[in-house]
Amino acid sequence: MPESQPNADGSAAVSLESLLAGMRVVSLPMTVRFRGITEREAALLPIGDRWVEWSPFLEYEAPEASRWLRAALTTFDTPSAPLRDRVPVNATLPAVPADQAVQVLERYGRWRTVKIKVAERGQRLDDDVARVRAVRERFPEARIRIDANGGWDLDQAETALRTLEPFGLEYAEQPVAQLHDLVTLRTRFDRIPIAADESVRKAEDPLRVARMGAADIVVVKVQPLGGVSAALDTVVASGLPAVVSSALDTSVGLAAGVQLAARLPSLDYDCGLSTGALLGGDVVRRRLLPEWDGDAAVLPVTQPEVDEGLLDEFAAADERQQHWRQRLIDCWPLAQAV
Ligand SMILES: O=C(O)CCC(=O)C1=CC=C[C@@H](O)[C@@H]1C(=O)O
Ligand SMILES: [Mg+2]
Repeated sequence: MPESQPNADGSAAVSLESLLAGMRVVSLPMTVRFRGITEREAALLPIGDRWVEWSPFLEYEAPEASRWLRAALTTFDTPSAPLRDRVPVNATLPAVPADQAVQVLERYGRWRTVKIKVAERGQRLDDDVARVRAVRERFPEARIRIDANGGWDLDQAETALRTLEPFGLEYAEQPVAQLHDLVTLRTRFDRIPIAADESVRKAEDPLRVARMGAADIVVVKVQPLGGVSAALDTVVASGLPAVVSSALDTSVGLAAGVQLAARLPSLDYDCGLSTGALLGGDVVRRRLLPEWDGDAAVLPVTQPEVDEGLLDEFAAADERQQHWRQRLIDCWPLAQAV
């Protein structure tokens, strides 16, 4: 693989040709359905003698996927020294039936905080209540947060939050999709803090949430926000507490999330970076999986080493490799421009 030096702005001095020549696409089985998928496709790109992750979700068009590419190309642009050597993380519970909740959470080992998915398409509020109740009954001390992915309208959100409040929620993530609805919801019901995720990571201006007073907390993800530096800038400029969360990445992408979390001026909440536990395979041997440190489940600040044997083992079909090559060609010029 060719050696390369980073550009002055920290982005990697690589050519499209070298990325196309070295790119490897993997398809990792998931241990439980999450976000409607059971296989996670991810591209690993060679930069010098290291690998970076580029894994925009399959339905994303080039404008959005190119911001994720920008993040990949700036992976080694770490803006400042880490302030901590490990970060506390939460377990993440997909919208499984209530009677499976405890069993799915066992994959995470011991944890103190859990994010429970709610408002899944095709389900009802009763399903969410049953799932949250099952977790609360089994883990009376747990910090529980929910994530609706904008799946409720304003009235549904207000009803849902009032119904779920007795279970004791740390915060509710993206209960409604629209920014102005977040603002209204906070005026109608202010007993549960609101976190913004999609309103930050999919917005043209990720700081509008803070300016409009639409949330108490920002959820930040490295790939959608264009890299560790860009995400850190967003957090600092927002002036809000931040939760670093994964994009269902491999351990390579998770490590970038940990790098970001390690640099946040303050870390008030456990981070959504233990989703490695939802993957049935990975591209590194020493996977980034949560470990209990006596107080919290944590991930270490490390640079995991990609194992090329695993890139072979989980290699996506030729047709998928081809698909990602075209995607890279389409996104490349946009990634230079953003
Ligand atoms: O934050 C977490 O606990 C885990 C990550 C997580 O929930 C997500 C990862 C990837 C895609 C998203 O739909 C989802 C989220 O909405 O935050
Ligand atoms: Mg979310």
